[in-house]
Amino acid sequence: MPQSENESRGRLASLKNILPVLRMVWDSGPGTVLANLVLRTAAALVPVAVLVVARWIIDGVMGGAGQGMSRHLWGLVGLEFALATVGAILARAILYLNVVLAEKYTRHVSLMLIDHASRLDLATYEDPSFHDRLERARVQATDRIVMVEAIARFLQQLITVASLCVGILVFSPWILLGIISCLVPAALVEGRFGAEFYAMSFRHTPKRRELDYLRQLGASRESAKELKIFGLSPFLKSRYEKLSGEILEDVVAHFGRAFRGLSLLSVLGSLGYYGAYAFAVYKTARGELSVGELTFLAGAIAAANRNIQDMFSTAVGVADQALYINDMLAFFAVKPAIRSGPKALKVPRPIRQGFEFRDVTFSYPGRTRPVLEGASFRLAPGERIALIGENGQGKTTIVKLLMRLYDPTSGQILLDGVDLREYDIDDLWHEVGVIFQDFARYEMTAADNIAVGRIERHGERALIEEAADKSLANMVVERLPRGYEQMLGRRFDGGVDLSGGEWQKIALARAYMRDAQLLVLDEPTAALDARAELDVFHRFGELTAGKMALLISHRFSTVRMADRILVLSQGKIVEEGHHDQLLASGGGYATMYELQASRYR
Ligand SMILES: Nc1ncnc2c1ncn2[C@@H]1O[C@H](COP(=O)(O)OP(=O)(O)OP(=O)(O)O)[C@@H](O)[C@H]1O
Repeated sequence: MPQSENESRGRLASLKNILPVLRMVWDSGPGTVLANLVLRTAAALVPVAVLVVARWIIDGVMGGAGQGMSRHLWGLVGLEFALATVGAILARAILYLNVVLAEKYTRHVSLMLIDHASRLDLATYEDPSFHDRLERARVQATDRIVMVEAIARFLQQLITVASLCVGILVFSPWILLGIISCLVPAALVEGRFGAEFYAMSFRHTPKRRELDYLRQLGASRESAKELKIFGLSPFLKSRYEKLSGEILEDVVAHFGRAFRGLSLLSVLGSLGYYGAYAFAVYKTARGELSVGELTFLAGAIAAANRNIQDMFSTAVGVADQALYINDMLAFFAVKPAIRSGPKALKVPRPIRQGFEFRDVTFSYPGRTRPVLEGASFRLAPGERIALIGENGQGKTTIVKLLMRLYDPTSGQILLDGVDLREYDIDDLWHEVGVIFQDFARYEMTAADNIAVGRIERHGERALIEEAADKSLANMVVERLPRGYEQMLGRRFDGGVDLSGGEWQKIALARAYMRDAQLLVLDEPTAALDARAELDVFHRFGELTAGKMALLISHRFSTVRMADRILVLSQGKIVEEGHHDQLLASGGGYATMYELQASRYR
């Protein structure tokens, strides 16, 4: 099938997107939408009314030429003035309402976007094509109000055109037919170019994503140090120039084609207008129309011509926008696969048997090589285990599976003997306090940064301070000029950045915010100095007494404190036991330990 045919089909199919969008617009502010419609309908009828009154005035003047200004004429002039004033006020009011509606719509869709994004599976985010779609959806959430405005404008133009057409039709159907048939080809061609432009923009998304990344990388605080020292700027610039040059070339070529095609057709449009005008002049000259009627027709033909052209381009615009909306609606249509079942169980309190990985195999979506291959281990109540293994062996993956951010490809994860999938997922997250290696650094206050661990209680300062005491974040906060109210990060005015270790203590406090039955810390002390690490673990030992804990660490000083150590290698747990047992057995653990210890001798 030729590409353009495909594109036109896509364009037609996308018109069905208008309805869900109209629904979103309606939901974002029914009152504003209604007011907008009423005002637009009134404004749409103003042009024809002005022309009708103008015709009466001219025929009145011609009929009574030389007899002075009658009351009737004064009345008509007053009416025309009133109509023009109402038209101007309506236009302004519509403008204001549009701004309000745009704000409401953007707010409504952005909230929907945040809400929906938070429900999606983590795996969804790791698919690059989803990224492109999310990117486009994010832009559409704020940009596509143009479409809403265009639909409303289209309706207004439609009513204006219909009223003008009725006016013209009264005098001659041929004039109307002439105008319309000269304008249709241009509208169709414009539509085709619109679809082409969309297809081109679609192809550009991955490139634009990379450009965004390069722009960010080239001018961000995080990368500034390395950019300078490694002299990366010229490299980034040349990559940027190459990619953006490719896009520019496409865009220029597209608009060149569109310009050539459409300028010829606009000549045809002018021909329609002047043909109709000449016909009306001819009829007036023959005495078949009055001068007032000629004035009305000339005005109506010009206005209809302009409005029909505008209407077609607005319609093409709406169809274009509808194509773009595809991505936003597609984004909203993505459903999470990992959800709580209809009869989801509550996580037992207390947990009696603990967690069990039973022969778990797992591959990331789109990857063929499994990360875990028959991994089995138990985590009993009250037990603190440490998970170790070389880089990339799958330690963090085990945590993600334990939290049901992914489900195993085969095998089972059990909690108190029941498959994890049977439990309510929110309840599971509630019962586990987890701090990932790549924890988020929120550009919010110190208090909020800790409160995110249990956001529903973010107003409880005592709870936040208690968590900070436990993780030693209190010492970090004490040194901040504004204490718990200190804005962290540098994005906002007055923000203060923290060192890696300080951020880590803040993040650690999040885990203590929860009254969780299992604490999972993935490399919780990697950025801490030796003394801080010792302190943190000393406390961790006390604070997790009687609870389950899973620690991931490359530091043996940390690991050796665990009740049991699991060594992960080649997708399996290959050794397990206490530090001394594992050392004595002389296996992989002993080798790794020796390797690290020898550096200190
Ligand atoms: N989202 C993902 N998609 C595809 N592959 C992934 C993803 N996350 C991790 N991997 C791959 O899975 C393997 C295990 O990663 P994981 O982060 O679990 O290792 P780890 O043992 O925690 O490593 P480290 O000690 O470096 O933190 C790695 O080979 C990694 O490249």
